[in-house]
This record gives sequence, C-alpha cells and structure tokens, in this order.
Amino acid sequence: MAVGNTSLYLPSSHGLDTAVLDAYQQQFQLSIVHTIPEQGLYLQFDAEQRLSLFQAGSKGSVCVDFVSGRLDYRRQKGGGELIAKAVNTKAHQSIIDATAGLGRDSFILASQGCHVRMFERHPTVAALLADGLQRALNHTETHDIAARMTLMPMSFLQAALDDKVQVVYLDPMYPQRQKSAAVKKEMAYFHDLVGESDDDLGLMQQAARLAEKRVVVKRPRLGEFLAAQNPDYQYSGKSTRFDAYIPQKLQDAFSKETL
Ligand SMILES: C[S@@+](CC[C@H](N)C(=O)[O-])C[C@H]1O[C@@H](n2cnc3c(N)ncnc32)[C@H](O)[C@@H]1O
Repeated sequence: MAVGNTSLYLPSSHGLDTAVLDAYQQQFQLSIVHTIPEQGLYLQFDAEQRLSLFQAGSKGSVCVDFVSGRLDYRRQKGGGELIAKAVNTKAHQSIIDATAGLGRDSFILASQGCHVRMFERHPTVAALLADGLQRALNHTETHDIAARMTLMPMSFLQAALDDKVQVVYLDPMYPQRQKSAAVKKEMAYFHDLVGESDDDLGLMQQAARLAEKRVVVKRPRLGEFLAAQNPDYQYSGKSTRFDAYIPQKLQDAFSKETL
C-alpha cells in the first residue's frame, strides 16, 4: 500500500476553516499545497465541491458520491442485491465493513437498513469516504442511509474486539484484471493508491473473531478463496461472488492450522 502524504491542492483563497484543515492534515495525513502537482496522484475539490482523486496529466477523477450517479440509481431501484443475500440483511443488521474503500458496498447495506461501521486503512481513501459521507448526510434523500454509516478510526478495529457484530464484511483488493470500459480508467488511480491486499489471513482471522453470525467476502466470480478458506455458502453473480463463512468454523480452522 502506497501510504505517503498525498497532496491536497487548495487555491490560496480556499475558505476552509482551520478545524477542517487540521483534520485533513492530522487525521488523513494530507499535505496542503497551493499549486497543482505536476506528477502523481493528488486530491482536489472538483467543480461540484466533491473531494476527488486526480492523476496529474490525466483526465478523470475518483470521488465518493452517494447522492447522484450509480449508487443513487441503485438506492432508488433497489432490487435483489446479491450482497444483501450473502449478508442476510433481513436477519443481520449490525455490520463491520473492515475494508470500506469508497463505501459503495457499505452504502448498499445501509440502504437495506443495516448499521455499518466502516474501517478504511488508507488515510487518503478514508478522506474521500468521509467527504462523500458528509455530503450524503447533508442531502435529504440520502440522510437516513448515511446516518446508519459510521467511519471509524482504524485503531478501533482492535478495540472493538469485545464488542461483537453480527457480520464482518471484507472486500480486499484483488489483482487488477484487464481494464475493459473507459469508466474503469479512473479506478486505476484508486488501485495505484492502495495497491493489492497484503494481509488476507490477518483480515480473515480478525473478522472471525469479531463476527457472531457471518463473515462475508467479496471476490471475482472465478477468484480464489480468501486466505485459502473454503466458504460455507456461496452467492455468485455475473462477475462477482460472495463467500460466506460461519465465524466459529473459521476460528476452528485457524486454530487447527496453528497447532
Ligand atoms: C476493493 S476496496 C473496497 C471497496 C469497497 N467495498 C467499496 O464498495 O467501495 C479495498 C479497500 O480495502 C482497504 N484495505 C485493504 N486491506 C485492508 C486492511 N488490512 N485493513 C483495512 N483496509 C484494508 C484498501 O485500502 C481499499 O480501500
């Protein structure tokens, strides 16, 4: 994972108050700059005031937008989301999303009434998510959904060990496949930033300790099982598969492996 101070470009007359600037610098480890970087990835507010990830010299950007676009369409149309089946949202409403990323899966779960605590280890991605969440809270249509989503400091994931949740959801990065549609191009910026997953086993072990009912893992349809663990249930779609595990069985498997 490429963590280093990502630059946040702000014009000299940006109008942000000191508390907001402090949060960007301290919490999200961003370096404020007043000229647009000539190379690499950087953050900037786009024309619609959304905090966005840009690549110097390239077109397009990535931001978290729960209010318009694809997620808004899914919110309004709803429908048989495979993820809802895998999590079993009718029975399980308390969720930890331990790899929250841009929050799309968390938003879908929250749209189904779940309360989702989101953890994102990359501070720049967490900054994008915090910005998108705030805008969703400020918007009437998405306020109630966003109010069920909480972005947690990473350190709380360990501290939350005494505080079980029904489901832990995992969607670690998997190796990038061929970039098909142009819309995927921007997502290459995101991949460059966070890199591939380097801690699959650690994530699975932590999830097995925290979850009471299920651990759910998102994978490419034909992808390998995370940490080589065979799931108890599988839910396959056109390109994605959700593997569901009974946490106790996972814990037993891990303790056998360490004997
Ligand atoms: C594929 S993205 C998740 C996308 C997300 N499900 C969504 O709907 O937007 C994976 C994210 O998990 C994060 N991540 C990977 N390993 C992690 C770990 N061990 N702990 C916390 N976050 C992790 C990465 O920084 C990345 O943002």
